[in-house]
Amino acid sequence: MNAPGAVTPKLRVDGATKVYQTASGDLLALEDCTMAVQPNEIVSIVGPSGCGKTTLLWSMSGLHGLTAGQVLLDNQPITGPHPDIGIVFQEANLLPWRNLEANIRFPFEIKHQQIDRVWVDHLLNRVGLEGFGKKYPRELSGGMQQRAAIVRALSLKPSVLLMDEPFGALDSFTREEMNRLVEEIWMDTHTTIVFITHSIEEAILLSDRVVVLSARPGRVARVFDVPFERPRSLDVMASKEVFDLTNAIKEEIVGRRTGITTTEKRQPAVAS
Ligand SMILES: Nc1ncnc2c1ncn2[C@@H]1O[C@H](COP(=O)(O)OP(=O)(O)OP(=O)(O)O)[C@@H](O)[C@H]1O
Repeated sequence: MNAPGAVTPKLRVDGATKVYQTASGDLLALEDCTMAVQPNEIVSIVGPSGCGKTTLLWSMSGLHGLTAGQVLLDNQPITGPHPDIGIVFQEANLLPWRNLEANIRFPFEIKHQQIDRVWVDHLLNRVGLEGFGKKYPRELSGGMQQRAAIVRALSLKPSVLLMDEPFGALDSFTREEMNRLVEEIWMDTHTTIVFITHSIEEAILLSDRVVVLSARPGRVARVFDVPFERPRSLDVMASKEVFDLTNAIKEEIVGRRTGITTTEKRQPAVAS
């Protein structure tokens, strides 16, 4: 229950615990993970490799269930894939035998729903893919395929977009372009976005808050506010404030991995 006047979080993760049953026994991927994402926010999730970021995102999407705890969308428990939640993976996952147009039409076909041509054309235009409808995935670059995946995810007008390291496979220049695109799309639609990344710079460029997960089992170790105005210019990204925030997030991740806390690291050496 929220306090009177408080905004209901768009997404709430309450005590999420996930155990995978593996051939070598139970694997605790997430343990008592709790966080909230407010409406219209962009929240990034970072943490050491294998700490449970994808597991957490999949739980938010309803693609898999939790062992304990729950995820709430607009205060309602998520029990399976939800029409109000779009997802973009690291791979664009376009169907190779369908051209771009037919790939984007695909979710509408599954739902037996009329495609919203005006909205889809607007999105294609937004991401610079207008005129590419007849092209097959193999004819598109990695960046273009990811743009198409973003259009496909947004085509059904979800109120939440989950992005699982969507640009990890792209070269750094294309990645930067894609980051700007996400920023622009967000400024256009104000869709609530949860974004997994290994790049702290990417997290800071895009997010209102950065959630750091501890090493496996993933728990929320710390949440950092990112207080910079959007759009975040190159000057802002090169500022001392961003440099300091980057280091603080890095220390949180590395410190937790090595067992050294940020405070311990900052202690000056004491002569005996
Ligand atoms: N389907 C599965 N079955 C068994 N174990 C799994 C499964 N999916 C993930 N795991 C394990 O759960 C842990 C968390 O995995 P997950 O992919 O969520 O972490 P991650 O933080 O996204 O990793 P990365 O940073 O490398 O992408 C890992 O030890 C992984 O091997």
